[in-house]
Amino acid sequence: MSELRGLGYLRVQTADIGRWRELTVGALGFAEGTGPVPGGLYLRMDERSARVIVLPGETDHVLAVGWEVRDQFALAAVGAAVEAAGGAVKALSAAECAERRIEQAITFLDPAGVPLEVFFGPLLDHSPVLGSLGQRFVTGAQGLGHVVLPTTAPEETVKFYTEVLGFLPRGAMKVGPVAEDGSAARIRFMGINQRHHSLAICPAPHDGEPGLIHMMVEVDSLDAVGRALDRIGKAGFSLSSTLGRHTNDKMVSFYVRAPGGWDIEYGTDGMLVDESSYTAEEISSDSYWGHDWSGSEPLAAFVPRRK
Ligand SMILES: Cc1ccc(O)c(O)c1CC[C@@H]1C(=O)CC[C@]2(C)C(=O)CC[C@@H]12
Ligand SMILES: [Fe+2]
Repeated sequence: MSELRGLGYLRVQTADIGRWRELTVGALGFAEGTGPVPGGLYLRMDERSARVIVLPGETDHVLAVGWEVRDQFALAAVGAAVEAAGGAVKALSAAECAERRIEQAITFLDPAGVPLEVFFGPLLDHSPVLGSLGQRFVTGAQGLGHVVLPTTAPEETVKFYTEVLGFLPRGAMKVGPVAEDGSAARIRFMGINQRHHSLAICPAPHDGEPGLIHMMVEVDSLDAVGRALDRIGKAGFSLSSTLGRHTNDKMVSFYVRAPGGWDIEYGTDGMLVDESSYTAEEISSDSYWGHDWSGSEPLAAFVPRRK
């Protein structure tokens, strides 16, 4: 089993904080908190001071994917495992931890070059979380949701997450052409708690910025998903995929394009995995119904980076 307990936080940079606020706070029901970086957007989903941290900058990209561990002992174990695998591990400074409102963290790159932070001891904010859709986000033991990362080195990247960080395989789906001998590239889903996947690794032709394909957050009611859909339409955001139900995690979700060229998946009714009987299966279709991607703008991660 992995020392990692869940997806703890996501830090991203954007050139358009205003539009990010309209999308997340205005349309998707995130509560806006406060934080140390001037002009930063601190998005609350629960008792944590922030789950999604959006910081102003020149370009749009992922700053860090934050994975949570139980305590300092688990943090030391993860650091040792990454170093034993040849990774360069750095401790975050006291100031960096204070900025993140966590007790301690280490940072290193995954094989795709995505900066990871492993942390423990998040500071809680006990003030009420006021989302505007009447919804609650499903977090707790399942973490904040999931991220899907692009990579041009899928084998190496999946090996790192499973063998070094201890993620459990939670099935796959073929993408792209199937060769004559039946071999194919696959999106691989991985989990560290009862959420079906906290991470998926997607073979991508080019890993340009933002280094992220999507982030998924889950709410506790279908009505909130419907209301969010109404609001993103009114606010002029583009739907990357229509509402649908996934075949693997059973989630009913839609995908909306965030400023920066990646998506936020917004869903409800995800399944809980029972590890005493789970086996990794391959799905042959992403959805039972819906999830029409035909109107989607190209993902920035799939477009070669401008020099
Ligand atoms: C297949 C699937 C099951 C559950 C999920 O939470 C989930 O995100 C997915 C994959 C969706 C996937 C994607 O994110 C990038 C664009 C993809 C590859 C498509 O074009 C179809 C499936 C899409
Ligand atoms: Fe997803």
